[in-house]
Amino acid sequence: MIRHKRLSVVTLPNHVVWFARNIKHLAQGPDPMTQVTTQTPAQPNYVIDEMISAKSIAARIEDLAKIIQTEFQDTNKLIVVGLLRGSFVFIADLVRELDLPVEVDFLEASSYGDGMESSREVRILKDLRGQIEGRDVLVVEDIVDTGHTLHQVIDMLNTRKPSKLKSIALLDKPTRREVDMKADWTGFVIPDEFVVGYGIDYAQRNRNLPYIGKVRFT
Ligand SMILES: O=P(O)(O)OC[C@H]1O[C@H](OP(=O)(O)OP(=O)(O)O)[C@H](O)[C@@H]1O
Ligand code: HPA
Repeated sequence: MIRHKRLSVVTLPNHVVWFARNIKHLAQGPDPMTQVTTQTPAQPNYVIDEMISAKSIAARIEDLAKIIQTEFQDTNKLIVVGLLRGSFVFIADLVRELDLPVEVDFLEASSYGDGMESSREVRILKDLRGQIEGRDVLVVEDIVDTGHTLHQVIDMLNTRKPSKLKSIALLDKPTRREVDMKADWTGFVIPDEFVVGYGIDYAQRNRNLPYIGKVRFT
């Protein structure tokens, strides 16, 4: 009779396995090519004063949705394009008020980084997933300030020959405009205040506020 040798499996604790796998990297120190700076510059102290309540936003979105529905009543599909990241709350509420066949897509454009000043150079960080040639398209923006972002995005999307291209912005700060740009529909015209909330950030914070507030330094 052949006797098979029994294999015995030794289970090492997880931290020992991790240490064994990473010992080479630990000895070498961090790889300079993949090092990420996690330090953020200190933010001055500020408070947020409510400017537009969640209730007012919801009521205005209901009105805007009716206007959009009329404009696109004959569409076989409306491609609703949200400009990330600021429009993610607005687009979520807006599309749920639209009684139309819709497809949702996103484009990530950035020009402010973590500051309060536009770089005036709009970088496309993520393009649309779908094609828009010959389609009905609605671009959804959270705020039009200098106008550079919406202006450059609309120019770029027009080169793709949509059948109809319209834009909507929740907020508009016309006194700050640097280029001739206006969304086809606007939720609220606001004064020259740096605002946050309802998707809009200051240094990536406050996007989760349910209302629009203005930043006041203390
Ligand atoms: O009219 P403008 O002066 O161009 O400013 C408007 C843009 O600025 C903000 O985007 P940001 O670059 O901060 O990126 P975010 O959406 O990821 O916050 C905002 O969300 C608008 O897209
Ligand atoms: O008022 C603002 N707040 C946040 N981000 C912005 N980007 C343009 N204007 C603003």
